[in-house]
Amino acid sequence: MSVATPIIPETTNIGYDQHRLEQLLLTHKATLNRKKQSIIVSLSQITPKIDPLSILAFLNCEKINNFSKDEIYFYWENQGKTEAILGYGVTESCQLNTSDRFIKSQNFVKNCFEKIVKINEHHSSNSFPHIFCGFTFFSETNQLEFPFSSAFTFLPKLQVIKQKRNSLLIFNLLIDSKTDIKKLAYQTSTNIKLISQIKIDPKISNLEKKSIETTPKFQMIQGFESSVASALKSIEAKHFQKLVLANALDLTNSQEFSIIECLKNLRKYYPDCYIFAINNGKNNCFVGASPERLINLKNRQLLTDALAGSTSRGKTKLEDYYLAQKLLKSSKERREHQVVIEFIVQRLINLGLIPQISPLKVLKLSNIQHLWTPIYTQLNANIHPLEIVAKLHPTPAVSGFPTGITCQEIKHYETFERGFYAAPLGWIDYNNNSEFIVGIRSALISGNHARLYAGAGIVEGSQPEQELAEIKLKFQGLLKALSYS
Ligand SMILES: C=C(O[C@H]1C=CC=C(C(=O)O)[C@@H]1O)C(=O)O
Repeated sequence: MSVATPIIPETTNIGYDQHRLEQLLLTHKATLNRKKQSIIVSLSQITPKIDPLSILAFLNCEKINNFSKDEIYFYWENQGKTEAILGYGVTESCQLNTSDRFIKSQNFVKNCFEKIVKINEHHSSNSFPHIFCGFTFFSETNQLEFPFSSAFTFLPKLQVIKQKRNSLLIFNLLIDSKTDIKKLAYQTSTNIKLISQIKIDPKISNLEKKSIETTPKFQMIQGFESSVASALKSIEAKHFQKLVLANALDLTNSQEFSIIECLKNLRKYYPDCYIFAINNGKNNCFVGASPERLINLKNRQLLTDALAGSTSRGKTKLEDYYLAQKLLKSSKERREHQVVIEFIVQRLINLGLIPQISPLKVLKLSNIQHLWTPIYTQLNANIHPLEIVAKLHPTPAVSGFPTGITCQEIKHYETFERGFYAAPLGWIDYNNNSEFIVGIRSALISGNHARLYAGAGIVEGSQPEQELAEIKLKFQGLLKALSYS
């Protein structure tokens, strides 16, 4: 694992010294009254460009003021947009296991943002506090098998955003009548200085690089092909049109997996995907590299993806082109894809929106290619991002169609807990801009154990052995990131 060490830069330009911060926080504490018993002061600070992953590596090894080494965190990266965000520690959180989880989380997000007093040293459009969210695939989840609540939502203590030219630190400070402002100002100004100065020392990073030279144990859940064969009979009998069946692969290693190494590999191998990690603060981390965007909402422009239908990459340019053409012309793959488009379009219409469908494309990832149709629309009313997420999840790309019946079938055939696999993971900012992906190409890592997840869409014309081959191909992504391929 690489270790980040603080290196004092020649000039530091830190806006908040302890005294100034103390005055500022005291002024805000004075506004508390019976109606407003607590506030969250959100202060942001521009720093030289720092990689949020380096900060995560640093915080994983070093204990700093006001933070423990086992904090809840959320890491998010989209290299295409040169964007990376880390949310570390918890200022406010909401963890639920109820069927009304989306609506309750929406209320939590609204209340939390209402409590925020934003203090800006500068006026960048990115400098908004984010609330990070993970929703499990099903609203009821066996937490012994998947140790996260079915709605896991939090405002972090610290947020680090990588921007094009610099980085931004945001500290969300909860203040109530009992808060010791002097102590908080001291801790925060010290942390700002320390974190702004973190840089990866390449020598240390190479020295500390762990190599996995152990013999892991692999175990894949059996019976996938017979489940596909049985599902195909139900499709023939017209019980449903499409079913997405997943499988799990368990890996046991003799030493702990390094989340940082895994994220570094994911960013290297899958530059076109969203890289993510959600950690529950108890050594359980859900990581992955997903190509599937559920919603991207910016200034009321909504973008979503229909992504379904797959084939491998070719070994030569010509073979790759041939495979892509075959994918585009395959009636089986087109059927699998079309169901997803129709579902998304209908759900957006139900929200009162007018969806526009982009032309069909092929999305090429390093190990696989997919049929891909971006769908976009303009929001006219004030629709909350979580209302859209609740309407779209699960799409037929991860459940099948009709979704009500197929979710029951998934419970019947799959003997493991899906957890965050194929589920909405993302963030909402103070301005209600938001981005959620679908948690595919993912794994749950707990110490020396990793469970990898992958699924495939079954429609008329599917063949059990080909679907199993597709699942194995999809497992390769995380296997490679964990250095097993
Ligand atoms: C359900 C998964 O992928 C979905 C997204 C793209 C292509 C898919 C397919 O071709 O089956 C799936 O619908 C997964 O990777 O676990």
